[in-house]
Order: sequence, then structure tokens, then C-alpha cells
Amino acid sequence: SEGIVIHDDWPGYSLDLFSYPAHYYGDLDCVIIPHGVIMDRTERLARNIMDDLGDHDIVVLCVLKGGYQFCADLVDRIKALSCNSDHTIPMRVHFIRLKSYLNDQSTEDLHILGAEDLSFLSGKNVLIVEGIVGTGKTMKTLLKHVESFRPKMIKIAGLLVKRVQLSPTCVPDYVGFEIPNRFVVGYALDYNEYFRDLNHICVISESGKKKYKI
Ligand SMILES: Oc1ncnc2c1N=NC2
Repeated sequence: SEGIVIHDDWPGYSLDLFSYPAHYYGDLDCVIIPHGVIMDRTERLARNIMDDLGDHDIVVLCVLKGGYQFCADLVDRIKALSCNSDHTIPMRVHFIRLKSYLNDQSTEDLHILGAEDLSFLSGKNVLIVEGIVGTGKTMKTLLKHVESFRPKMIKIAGLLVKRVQLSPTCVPDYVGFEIPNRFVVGYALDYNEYFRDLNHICVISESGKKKYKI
């Protein structure tokens, strides 16, 4: 499913209505998704994932760094479901690092760190967890790499999917929110490593982009 659709004309919430770190005053435009809404959506995604993958060993492949907050909260919700049901399955978490952005532009070269040897995936249900999917190029590259280790099943959970011009090459199986094509930060999504310590997903302001530009 496409998840909760946030339309292009959605103005977002005023920052004055929320708590957020004082060191980011002036660097943000608005709150596009409050932390609480992220958590509630994640709880439902955990149930959908357990319905589909809950019958066999799961290996969670967390794509760093942007996916670490979503992955931590999603795994926490999956564990909560498992410990309240009679059938539970072991779940492992592995971390890989994809580096493909400088400032707010995707670069062509994609480095996959920590994914050299994924042979332990063979025969497993793999859940790739990513914070945000833009064109899907990065995800497509990663998918081919993971498939080469012959897992039993691969599913992708993406907290955010951006509406980009060219048709997305790969849409996640589980989507938290479909958002406009604007640069967002917070909830582990960064701009040059800043804003990962922000709980809500916000739109960065022009002055924020200048302030933290490399
Ligand atoms: O909006 C974004 N914010 C942070 N990181 C990324 C974004 N889009 N692709 C990577």
C-alpha cells in the first residue's frame, strides 16, 4: 500500500505547536509529520509485517544511517507483538551503510558498507528497513545485492516514500507515508549529519540549508 498520503499542498504544522531542540530554532520551516503519528503508523506496519513474515526466521537489514530510528521503533513494535502471541520467531538485526547524498543532492556513486558478506541471509525472510526512498535507485541496487545471497523472501519497509517525477523504480512493500518531493529532516533523517536528534519529521528552511551546508 502507499501508506498515509501527504499531499503537496499540505502546509504542515507550525513549529510553535511542538517541542523541538532549541539549537534548531530558525533552521526549520514546519513539522510535516509529528513523532506521535510516526509511532502510531509504525505500530500498524509491524502488524502487517508479522502477518506476512511471521512464519519463518526474520533477518532485519537496517539501512544506516537514515533508517536507524524507524528500524529501532519498528523492531520494538514487532517484539511487542511476538511476546503476546503463542507463536514467535527469532529475529536478527544486521546493519549496512549506504552513502549516496551530499548536501541535499543524490550522488551517482553508491557505496554499500557492511554488506560484503550476507551469506547468512540464505533461506531467511529478509526485511530491508529504510528511512526514506526517493528515486528508488539506491534501493534497487541494494535489492539486487541481497538477492544474490538467495534469501527465502525479501520485503522492504520504507518509512517515507517521496513522490518524484520519474516513476519510482522500486516501491517498498510496507510504506509509512508518501510525501511531497521536498527535503525533510528529523527522526534519523539528516542534512550533512545534522537534525538526526530531532523527533519530528520537518522541512528544513533555506537558512537551515545555508547554515549546515558543506
Ligand atoms: O528528504 C531527504 N532527507 C534526508 N535524506 C534524504 C532525503 N531524500 N533522500 C535522502
